[in-house]
Amino acid sequence: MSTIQAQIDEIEKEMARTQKNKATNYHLGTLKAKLAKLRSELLNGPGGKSAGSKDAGRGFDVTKSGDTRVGLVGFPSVGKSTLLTTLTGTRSEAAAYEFTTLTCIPGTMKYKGARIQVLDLPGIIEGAAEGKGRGRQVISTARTCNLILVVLDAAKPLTHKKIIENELFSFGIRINQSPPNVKVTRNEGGGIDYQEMVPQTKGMNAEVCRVVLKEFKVSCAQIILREDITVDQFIDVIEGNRAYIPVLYVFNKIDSLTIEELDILDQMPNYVPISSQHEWNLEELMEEIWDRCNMLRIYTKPKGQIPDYDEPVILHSEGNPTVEEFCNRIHRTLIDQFSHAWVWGRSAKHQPQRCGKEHRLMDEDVVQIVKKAG
Ligand SMILES: Nc1nc2c(ncn2[C@@H]2O[C@H](COP(=O)(O)OP(=O)(O)OP(=O)(O)O)[C@@H](O)[C@H]2O)c(=O)[nH]1
Ligand SMILES: [K+]
Ligand SMILES: [Mg+2]
Repeated sequence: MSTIQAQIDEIEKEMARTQKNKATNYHLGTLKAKLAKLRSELLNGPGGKSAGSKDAGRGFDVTKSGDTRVGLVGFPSVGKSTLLTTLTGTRSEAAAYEFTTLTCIPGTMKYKGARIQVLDLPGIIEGAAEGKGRGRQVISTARTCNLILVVLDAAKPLTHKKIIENELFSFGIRINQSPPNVKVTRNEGGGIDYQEMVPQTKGMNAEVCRVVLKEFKVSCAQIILREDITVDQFIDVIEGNRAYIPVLYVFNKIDSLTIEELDILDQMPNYVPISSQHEWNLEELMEEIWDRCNMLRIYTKPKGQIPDYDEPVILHSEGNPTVEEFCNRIHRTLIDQFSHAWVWGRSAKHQPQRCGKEHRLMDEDVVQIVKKAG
């Protein structure tokens, strides 16, 4: 039998030969599903657990701390360690030779009252996900981050960018995408029930759904598409275990560029030009990191005192947290004594508003908890 890589090459060739049209859509769907399965076998061995599962490759053993975790990923010698030292004050050795850093070095950056854990990581190169160098360990660790900073040398950013994106992709990381809005319910019987809540314009239909599910040996399931998605996104949902993580591109060493060169880079989305060495533009970098970490600052106000603006309680902002979540963050049993809360700020209809525990908070609200009498 040919090697997995040879089978992958074969399928990729066949996909390239296959013209894209309605008639070949099902065939392409099958090929894509086969490809996804082979890729995860390549990463995890035959019968493979999907990329990123616990045994698929272990990350560095660094305890999570702080309010969120940001990882530095990039080619060797792009300046990751220099950046860690500049951002967090934790010294990570930096030098002009490649692979100076051989393990994961954590540091903490304080910004707007939040404690952001930053991880310096060894450099990665092409083939990292398949096990070149410490690549798998690096990318497994990147999977545990809330935000990945892809650090690039401003002098050769675009070729490196593509390679790193591919490595992250083949490890099941989907960057700057949200999880597709698809509901999958696996059933004991009843075949495939396929429903589109919105018109599908990117290749999905009942037949493609069926061939993909067949490849993954799913014969009975209800599938509801609530968003216009591609076949690849559908395969992601069925294979599972994808990590959807925001990425910010950091172009380091801009001190070595001309203004004209810098202007060309300026067109890219999600990117920040910096010089770690000269500490140029770090304020913007921190602001961009903050924007992607989805955190809220809630200030506490003890009765009769002014709010404590230096030490906000940091909450994750997805779906806007409730007053109850705020209480739980302060103390496990606080909610048992909760009577009501006074809330000032953007979430309040008047200043202050008397709120129950279901009230949803917004960034920079001020909250005073009133306990039950007795
Ligand atoms: N000109 C310039 N050089 C920089 C800058 N940042 C880092 N360097 C230099 O680039 C070299 C590599 O820096 P490191 O911080 O070791 O890079 P790294 O990405 O951690 O490297 P590995 O750990 O080997 O992957 C060192 O000689 C740094 O002094 C910068 O902003 N401008
Ligand atoms: K280096
Ligand atoms: Mg380093």
